[in-house]
Amino acid sequence: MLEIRDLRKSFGQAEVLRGVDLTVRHGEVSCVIGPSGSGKSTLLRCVNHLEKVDSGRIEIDGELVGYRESGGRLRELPDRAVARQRARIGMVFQNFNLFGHLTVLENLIEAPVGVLGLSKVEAARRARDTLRRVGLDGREGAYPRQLSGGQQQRVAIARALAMEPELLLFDEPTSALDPELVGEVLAVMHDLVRAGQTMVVVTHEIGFAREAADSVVFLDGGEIVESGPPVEVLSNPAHARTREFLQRTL
Ligand SMILES: Nc1ncnc2c1ncn2[C@@H]1O[C@H](COP(=O)(O)OP(=O)(O)OP(=O)(O)O)[C@@H](O)[C@H]1O
Repeated sequence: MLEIRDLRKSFGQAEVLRGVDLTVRHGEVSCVIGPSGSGKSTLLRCVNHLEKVDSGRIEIDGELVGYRESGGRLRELPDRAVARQRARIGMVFQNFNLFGHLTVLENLIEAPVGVLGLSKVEAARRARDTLRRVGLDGREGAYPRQLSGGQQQRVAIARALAMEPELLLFDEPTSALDPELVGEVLAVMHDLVRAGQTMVVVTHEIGFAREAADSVVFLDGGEIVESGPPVEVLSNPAHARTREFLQRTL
């Protein structure tokens, strides 16, 4: 479903991703771990086309993200085509990124109406379904500021789900939360794993990666140092850099 090949991305002189390869099959969960500044967020942002890549390929179900091939060269897709591709990808950010001036319901129907063209009635029905999935039914009329951080993050997950994404990207979804609120967000994420949602999760929650991931990717200095099932990468890492990182983290 998601295929990344030899992905490279620089900011000015700094090469932040140095030839990243990653495959996530349909229904699989890949957890990306690594030190601060290793390029984890940039990797997700490239998949979601929030950043333009320097070179390499990102494909979802065999379709290039952001580009088309023409005469052996890659050409950028028009904005409308990129928007259509991005509608298939959900993203949940560290800081929730909800619209503060909109209610929970308005946050949830905005993109389904504006991007997918659903009627407000249909989008509201979908919003209520997704709020139920994250345990927040009945909170449609609340504003984000009236909710706890854990509830806001669950609304952000519901908002992503309301687009029925093929691929869901999480960028450190629990890092901004008070410790006692982390569990409620991880519980929702575990539910999504059980439901077969394809996900790439950047996280410092090693316990979640151990339980939920099909594969764990250790990114350091813009390179994948090692990847594989959690029992290998987390319990029996092959590389000293992975071992050192895990010792510092745990
Ligand atoms: N828009 C940008 N312009 C310039 N440099 C950037 C930009 N975005 C990220 N960087 C730099 O790229 C490097 C990788 O950043 P990135 O946020 O991807 O790392 P990360 O692994 O997600 O870190 P963290 O765990 O702290 O969020 C960092 O050195 C960062 O300063």
